[in-house]
Amino acid sequence: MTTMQAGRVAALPAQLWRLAKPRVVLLIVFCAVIGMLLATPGLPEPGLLIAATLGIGLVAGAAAMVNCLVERTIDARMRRTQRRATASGEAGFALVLTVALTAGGLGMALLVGFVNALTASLTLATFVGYAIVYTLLLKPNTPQNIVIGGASGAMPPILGWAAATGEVGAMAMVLFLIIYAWTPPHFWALALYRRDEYRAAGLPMLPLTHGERFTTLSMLLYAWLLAAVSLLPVALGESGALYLAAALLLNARFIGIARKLHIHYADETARRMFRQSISYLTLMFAALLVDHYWMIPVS
Ligand code: HEM
Ligand SMILES: CC(C)=CCC/C(C)=C/CC/C(C)=C/COP(=O)(O)OP(=O)(O)O
Repeated sequence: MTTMQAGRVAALPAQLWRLAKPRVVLLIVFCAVIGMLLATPGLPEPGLLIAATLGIGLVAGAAAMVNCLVERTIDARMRRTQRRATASGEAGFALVLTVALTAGGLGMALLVGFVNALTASLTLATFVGYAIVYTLLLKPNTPQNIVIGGASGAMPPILGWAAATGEVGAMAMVLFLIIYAWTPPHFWALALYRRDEYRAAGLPMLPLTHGERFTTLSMLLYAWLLAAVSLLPVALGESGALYLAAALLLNARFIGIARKLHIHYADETARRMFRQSISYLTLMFAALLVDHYWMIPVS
């Protein structure tokens, strides 16, 4: 083996890790774990918690890797994604597929063996929804790609809930709706400031097919919809004053930046909104959790 070949092999683990989109998967797993904790009156059994967390995380990482494989030629045309080892050709198709199927298979085995059949089948459906339906069918063909495909991304709390209880409760569906309504502003913010890259890749993202004004207006409407659905946990009597305070603050901030973007578009504002979308979701779910253990009823 030459020094260069040895260097390439040494770089592989880190490259494969990046293909699994670890930061996205971390937030997905965070939402799933919170789904699990909210579904349980006390604390879930540690073995179940570990198996479900690892299982969902491994299948989500596998889905991200399959997405990178399917999109390797598109990724090569976009600045943000061209360094992915699948796009640059540094990691071969067969190798990445083998790692993805092994990780995904291991995750499914954990869910089937130590969690329950409902969680396993919903997680598999989520995998297919993202890696196949969204990536292969929706993304290249319709500007509503992420609105429809967002249903996969919104599944984590339902998966966590199903893991803890063997069923899907009303509150699990509310948590699904929160992520579902959050996804369009999350993604379109990025699609706006990176629209040139999406144009170069030939993808029909909303800012390209319907323009900047229509996209920012849609984002503003989704931000309002998100604010409305995020009040449902309080309306259902499942969350209290701590969550309500956090939700009011975070939604005001999110609607505020969506308004600003619509009134006066700037790439920098879109970039800030994208970053804010991630802290929004993280903090909302953290607030749900804190509120679950220290609930102050809203009288
Ligand atoms: C169909 C639905 C979704 C689409 C199209 C989408 C799109 C994207 C894109 C393109 C990025 C890359 C940003 C970059 O590389 O600079 C990104 C980043 C991110 N997304 Fe999403 N996303 C979706 C759903 C989700 C969901 C459900 C979550 C978590 C619950 C999530 C969490 C994140 C996080 C944490 C990042 C930041 C990653 C980083 O900093 O490396 N996304 N999203
Ligand atoms: C089993 C399970 C829980 C699966 C979860 C599904 C999953 C990984 C959803 C995340 C959504 C995501 C990373 C979208 C990125 O968009 P993109 O693929 O268009 O972005 P890209 O341009 O960076 O590839």
